[in-house]
Amino acid sequence: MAERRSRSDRPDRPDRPQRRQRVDLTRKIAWEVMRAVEEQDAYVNLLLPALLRENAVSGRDAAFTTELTHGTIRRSRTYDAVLDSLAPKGIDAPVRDILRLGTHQLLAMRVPSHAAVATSVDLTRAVIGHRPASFVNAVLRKVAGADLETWLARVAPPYESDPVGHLAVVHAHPRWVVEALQDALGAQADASELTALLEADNAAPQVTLVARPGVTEPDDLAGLEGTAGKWSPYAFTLEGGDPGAIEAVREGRAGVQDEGSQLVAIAAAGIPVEGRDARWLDLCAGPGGKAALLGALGALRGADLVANEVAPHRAELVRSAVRLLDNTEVVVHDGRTLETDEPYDRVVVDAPCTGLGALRRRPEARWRRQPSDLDGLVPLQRALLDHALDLVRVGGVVTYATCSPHLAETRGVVEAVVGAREDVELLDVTAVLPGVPHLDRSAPYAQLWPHLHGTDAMFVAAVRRVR
Ligand SMILES: C[S@@+](CC[C@H](N)C(=O)[O-])C[C@H]1O[C@@H](n2cnc3c(N)ncnc32)[C@H](O)[C@@H]1O
Repeated sequence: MAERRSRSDRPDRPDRPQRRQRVDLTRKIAWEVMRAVEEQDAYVNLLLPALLRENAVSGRDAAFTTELTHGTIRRSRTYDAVLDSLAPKGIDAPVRDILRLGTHQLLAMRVPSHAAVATSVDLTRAVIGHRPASFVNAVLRKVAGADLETWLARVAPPYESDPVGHLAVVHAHPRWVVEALQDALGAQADASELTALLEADNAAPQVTLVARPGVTEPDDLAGLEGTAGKWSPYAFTLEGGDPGAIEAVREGRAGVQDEGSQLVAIAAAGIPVEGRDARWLDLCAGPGGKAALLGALGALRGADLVANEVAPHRAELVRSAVRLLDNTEVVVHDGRTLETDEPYDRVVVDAPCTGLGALRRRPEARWRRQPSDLDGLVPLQRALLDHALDLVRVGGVVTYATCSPHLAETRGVVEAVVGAREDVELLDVTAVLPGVPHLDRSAPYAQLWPHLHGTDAMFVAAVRRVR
């Protein structure tokens, strides 16, 4: 006689269709994004909007899904500390992602406990199967038993014995990133400043537009709700809404660009060169935000820009960004070996970097980046800066920038390259950023910060070729 299998013995399978209808689409999309981040190295900023469009999720539901996905991924390792304390025998990755999502709703989103738990259980049944549903239910009920502060006090190491470990759990950053940011802030920064920076990384940035000079029309941004930039005359920060719906953005007269990135382009165009100022080069241009502003500024002054990018698909993005500029040519080369018959007057090296200065924009980046990434990036950054100095004429200037404050990628690169050459001198780049507060004006470099400037943590240095 065939043995009757109990419910729990049945092989796990997704739930029946009529049950699946109960699954909340917003949470299912968030879970799918998390799985793709883990299994396929997906980028949240590309995948999530595509899934929202595909599933016709818009308005408040899209905003909820975005906050749920971004917030959960940003704080995922903190939530893991809570979950691991409740399930020390281990949690399968797909179930863990459901638990992380439920934990974010319970501890950070003010979703009522019963809704956070019930939707997580439904999601488990629909996408994994019946068996883990009761486990999810039990764990999340325990999570709901305390608030975030209480949980952090339970699971984070004490600040007194392990300050970095404490900050890493409480503010959801890997230890090595906490240490790197502490080093970059410098000895004069106290714990409260580091905390402010870590928390700034956990807040979604507002969308800032750049109105490209010379190509913007007077009423392009009229009627939009927002505020003018603090330091860039071209910046406009939106109250909300979809920038892709703005005609000037769609047509390339304006673009989405952090005010910090605008300041890099403004500094690169503003640092004085001796003599001719007509041939400009952007050595690492993709996807083209700075090239579009530099090209526009160059056009107003009769300069031409060559925008170089090594990756062909990114060079296409540059072509699109600069399509309204007659003075800008896009080329595809390795910037370490690019040749020219005629040296340039200005060169910008916006180097590939860890992106530790833009963590607030990319929820998964902090967990994906590894300290070993620097082993490849730093030599590349040095080679690009060194070659840029070969490509600029005597009296011309190279501006070096990163969207990372990590000292190895910033001062470390500039000092190594400048120190090894006898034909260059470091310039004071802060002199062309007047009015920008919180810059260490005793140093020749500019370092912007999310918690102080509301921008990405862009680093800028300028080097002149003197012989
Ligand atoms: C930080 S991004 C530049 C951002 C860009 N300036 C902007 O504002 O949109 C660095 C770029 O350098 C490119 N890159 C990496 N290695 C390169 C190389 N060897 N030569 C030229 N470009 C390179 C990357 O593909 C990437 O597009």
